[in-house]
This record gives sequence, structure tokens and C-alpha cells, in this order.
Amino acid sequence: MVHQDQGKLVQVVAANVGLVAPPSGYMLSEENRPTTVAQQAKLVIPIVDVSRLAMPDDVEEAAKLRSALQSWGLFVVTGHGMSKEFLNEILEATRKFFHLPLEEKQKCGNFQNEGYRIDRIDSDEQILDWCDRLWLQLQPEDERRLQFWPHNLYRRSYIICRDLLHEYTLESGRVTMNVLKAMAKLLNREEGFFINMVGERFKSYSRFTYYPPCPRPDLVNGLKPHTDNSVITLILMDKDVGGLHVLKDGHWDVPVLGNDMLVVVGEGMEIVSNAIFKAPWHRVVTSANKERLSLAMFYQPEPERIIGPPGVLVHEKRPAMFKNYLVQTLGDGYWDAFAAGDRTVDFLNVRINAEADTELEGRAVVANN
Ligand SMILES: O=C(O)CCC(=O)C(=O)O
Ligand SMILES: [Fe+2]
Repeated sequence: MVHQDQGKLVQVVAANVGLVAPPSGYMLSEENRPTTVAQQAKLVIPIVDVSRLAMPDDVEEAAKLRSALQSWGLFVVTGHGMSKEFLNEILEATRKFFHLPLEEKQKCGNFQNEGYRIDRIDSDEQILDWCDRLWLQLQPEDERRLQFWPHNLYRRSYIICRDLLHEYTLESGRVTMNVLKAMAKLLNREEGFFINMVGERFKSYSRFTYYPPCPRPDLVNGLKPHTDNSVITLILMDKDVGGLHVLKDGHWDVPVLGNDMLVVVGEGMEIVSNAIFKAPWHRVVTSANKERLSLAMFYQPEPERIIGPPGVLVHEKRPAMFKNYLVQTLGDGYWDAFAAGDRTVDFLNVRINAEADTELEGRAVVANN
């Protein structure tokens, strides 16, 4: 049994002429509403120049990275080498896609979680998010399902142009790998420490999210509080709309963001760093009169790997905080956890203290030694 608006695209619900309040399926209970005691005025999230991180002697930038990861678990990344024009082109192509007539968008089918739709609904109690999304796997390249990529048959052209998205995949992959190298160095490990854990055939996914204006932003989540199912996420956000909130020191802080690119630590990194790096809770709040777009790129290790806290990061004072887990199981569990508003590591009970997980031994490649 599902309630009336379940399954409907939010753009369809929002287009209802005369809508003065969101339908009941989206309404948060009073204690969960995003009535932020916003400290937004002064808070600025850290900025890290990824090109400087590559310089072996730039201890200042490395210190900034360390502090950003410790205090926020995310940062604005600069020095990524992508021009404003290029990033705008991607955002505008995304906007064009979400502005297409419904029938056109629905051609970007649906297979498991891939394609254009709303996020999965598992129960009648689930509070719906005020967003639609297009989810595409980008890497490994030979696993792309191009039939789900936006394609306008009449103009015989891809709306979110294949070449554009391909180029963005390569560019953002490069940024991610540089961030992973720098994070390894913060732990006094060699550059490839995390990169080797994700493997050559790591997966990357893109999530294009569209938040239509909402008549009562104070009553709904654009995107519910969550942590990401990734090692690292890269988020490209709409210009000057704001709306991303981060839970910091027990408060929902509201970073003021323009046309920024963010690096966010995901749960996968939390596991492989033995919780030295923590995945931040974040959510999106809608606006009454502005639409909002984002493009998130999620990087995940090869699905047949087993990940867990590596031996070198486990010692008496810091016992293993997580069990070893098959990446595929974590990936599948994420969708259940997300629908339930939980973190995957909690939903699947991945957390432990120093408990050996012998069951998995020998079943697959252990991602760390
Ligand atoms: O829309 C945003 O800014 C954030 C999106 C996000 O958190 C996600 O896609 O996981
Ligand atoms: Fe996220």
C-alpha cells in the first residue's frame, strides 16, 4: 500500500496549478522540519586547492585539507583545471534535460536504480523527497548503459551531450584521484594507498538532481539527511541557489555556496580509513521560488572487492571500527538504508570493534593488506 503521490515525479506534483502546500507524502513531522537555526551568515566552508596538493612541499595546503576533513568532512575544491564555461555548460545541459517534456525524459528508461525517476520508495511511511533525479553509471566505460542517457530523437542529439559528460567524467576522475593521493599522504602512506583499494575498474555514478520550487520549503526535504555511498563524492551545484546543509558539531550548518564544486567524504572512505576520515551528514532544503540542480559523482571500489580497515591503520588505540565487507553488498544495502533514512554502515551493522570477520576470508580479493 502506498499513498497517493508515491511514484509520481516531483516535477509533475509541483506543476499542479494552485499548489499551496506539498501533498502529505512529503510532509515532515514537526521535529524533522528544516527550520534551521541557521548560522549561515558567517560560516564559510573550507577551500582547498587541489593543484597545490600535488606539490610535495606545500605543507600549508595539506594542513588545510587535514583541517577541512576533520572539521567538515567536505570542502570546496579549486585548482581543478575545469573552466567556469565548461561547468556552466554541464549545468545548463542538465537544466535543459529537466525542462524537457515529461515524455521525453521518460525515454531515459529505468533499470534497477539507473535512469530518470524519483528515489526508491520502500514503505507507505517513507517521507518523500522533493526532487527528481537521473542516475547514470559512468565507469567503467564498457558498463555504460547508453540507452538511459538523455537523447532527443528528433534532433538526433544527446541533451546532456555524451562527449560533455564523458569529458566531465575524465576531469572529475582526475580530481578525485588527486584528492585520494593527498588523503593518503595525510596518513603518511604512499600516494596509491587509497587508489589501489578502489582498483582499476572502480565504479563511478552520476546523480543529476532537480529540485523544483516548493510552495513550503519549511515543511519538506529536498533531499533527506544522508551520508554518501562512495569513497569520495564530487558535487557540482547550481549557481547562487544554496540549500545544501551539513550537520556539523550537532547543528545543521548552512554553507553559503555559489557555483562551487565540493568534495565530500563518503562512507567507503570512512571504512577504509578506519574512521579517521568521516562521512558528513548532509541534506538539501528547497526554495519557494528557485529551482535547483546538482550533479553528484560517486566513486566506489570494484564491487567484488572486500573493504575494511587496513592493517596499518589498526592498532591498540584504534581497533578496527568496521567489519570487512563486500563492496557489492554495501552498494546494494545503500538503497535500503537510504530509503530508511539510515547510514549503510549502521543499517547493515558494519560497525564493530576489533572483531575478526573470518567468514569472508578467501572469498574475494581483499582490498587491503
Ligand atoms: O544537491 C546537492 O547539492 C547534494 C546532492 C547530494 O547530496 C547527493 O546527490 O548525494
Ligand atoms: Fe549526498
